Amino acid sequence: METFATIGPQINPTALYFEAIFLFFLVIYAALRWLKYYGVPENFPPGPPCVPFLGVLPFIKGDFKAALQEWRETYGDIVGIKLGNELAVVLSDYKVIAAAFNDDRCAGRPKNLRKIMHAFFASQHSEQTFLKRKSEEEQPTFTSSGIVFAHGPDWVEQRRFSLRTLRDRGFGKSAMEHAVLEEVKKLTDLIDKKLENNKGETSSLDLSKDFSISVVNSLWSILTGEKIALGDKRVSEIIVGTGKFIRRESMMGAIMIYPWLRHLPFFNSQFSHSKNVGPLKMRQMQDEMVAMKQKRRESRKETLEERKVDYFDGDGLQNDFIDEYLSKVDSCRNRKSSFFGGKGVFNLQRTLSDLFGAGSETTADMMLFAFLYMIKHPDIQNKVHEEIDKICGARTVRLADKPLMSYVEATIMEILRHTCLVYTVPHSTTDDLEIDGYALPKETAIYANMWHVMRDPDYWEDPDTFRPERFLDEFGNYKSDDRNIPFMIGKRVCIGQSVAKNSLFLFFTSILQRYELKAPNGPDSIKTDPIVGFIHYCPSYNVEISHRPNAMDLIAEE
Ligand code: HEM
Repeated sequence: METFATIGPQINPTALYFEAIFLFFLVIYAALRWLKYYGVPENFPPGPPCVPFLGVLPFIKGDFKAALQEWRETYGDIVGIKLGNELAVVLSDYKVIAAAFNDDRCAGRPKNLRKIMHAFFASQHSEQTFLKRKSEEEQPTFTSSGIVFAHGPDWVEQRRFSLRTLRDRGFGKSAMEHAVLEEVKKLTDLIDKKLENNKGETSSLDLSKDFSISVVNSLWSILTGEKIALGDKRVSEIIVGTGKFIRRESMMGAIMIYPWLRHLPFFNSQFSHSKNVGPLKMRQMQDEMVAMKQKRRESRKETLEERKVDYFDGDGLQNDFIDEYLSKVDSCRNRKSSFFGGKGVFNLQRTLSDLFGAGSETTADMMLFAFLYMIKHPDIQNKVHEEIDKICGARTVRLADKPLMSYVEATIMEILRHTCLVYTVPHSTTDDLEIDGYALPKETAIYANMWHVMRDPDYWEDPDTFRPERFLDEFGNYKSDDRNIPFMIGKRVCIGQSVAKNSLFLFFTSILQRYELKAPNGPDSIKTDPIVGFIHYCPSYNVEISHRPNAMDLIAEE
């Protein structure tokens, strides 16, 4: 029998096996390292692992807010991530945020967000003739529309104009006080009627829709100078539709990260007119309003020309935001300006949409939270009642009373802090720059972790406790705190903050002056945890409502 001798070094199968395993793990490790730093520039802030194409998306598990907090705990106050293929940083430290957001180079909006919002608005405008017939210079570009999702020189123009016009038109002062008080009156009439129908019995009601409609109406009237009836069907369609639309979307919705998805049938349906009933209805109302004002101006212009009076001398015609804007469009001769011609009219509609979009849902939601906190904390509601009674008795509450009502102001500021309605806002860099020694290339998205700033346990004493007294000094006077940033800070700070604060004050005090609010099943049954979507939404709740002693005197005064 033939035998074969082994030639060369002996191969140990066990060693081979271990080598193979070692190599396997080495390759996996190298791949993971590569994946982690894939596409991330040198000296970018540390952060969680990313995978190509998706970035951190697979690890977010649908809860961006929770992910922001987790990353802060693991990687610190400046975290580098990739959202899809977009570089982004998350800032959680107040001082870093303040420095960054006061820098012009951090005042952009992320590219994907700009793209998707432009596509959304452009789809709603596709039937508008001015987009089809005007020259290229008059066409809006995706960086140049409105305020909220715009950036660059056109954003500066639109923002500056809106801020100035709203301020000069008495926005936040007497004109808005009048508009809000009218809505308060309609609202209290409606509640009184509901109470009357219950024949004096304490009623348990869901007032969320009524409150929201009142807020939207008052904003509409402030911006357009026109009033809407409380029972107007279009407004409730807008509120329900917009609410559904916004709640369905989250900051990290797939389409926000990959705008091209909109070309696929499923995602495309989000852009179709029929599905976006809320935003579209609002849009239609605004378009109607602009068309009406344009027509009115034309006929006015003709009369003035007949009388040989200079149109731009100012004759009381320019009496609200839309009129003022149309005047600006009429007088704009700079073809590059965002106010020029058809582009100007497009921007007016975008800017109006932005003011409503950014102002209505936020203020209405905050109002709902405000009353939710009051039924959760009856002791605080009592103190609010006491202060209103002391300062105003049974006469109408005015904005002039605000400086005298420290406890009310502290309560509103604590509601704003505790709810943290906007828990993060996205900006982006418009140039290469450094933040705290880290390199951020141009077009890096920046997410400010506002939730952490307003709940930071190293700064706030027992941050999770709802306690208005934290905004009072030892004499019981209201004291503000720079770290309470519900409207953000810096170059893009909310332009409606004074109108929001004043509306909240007037609605809150007027309702509490007249009614006592209770939780039908006791305060302990109330949960104030928000529903997390684009922003924090107030959970729905019922309220037991009854007249306070002042109510009858107020009714008599009216
Ligand atoms: C409680 C109510 C409100 C809250 C909590 C709130 C909060 C905010 C926040 C956090 C921002 C982002 C700032 C940034 O990107 O750095 C913002 C932007 C904005 N808000 Fe408000 N807001 C409220 C009401 C309003 C109202 C009533 C209006 C209009 C009348 C309004 C108009 C805007 C606009 C136009 C922007 C975009 C500014 C820009 O991008 O330059 N907001 N708001």
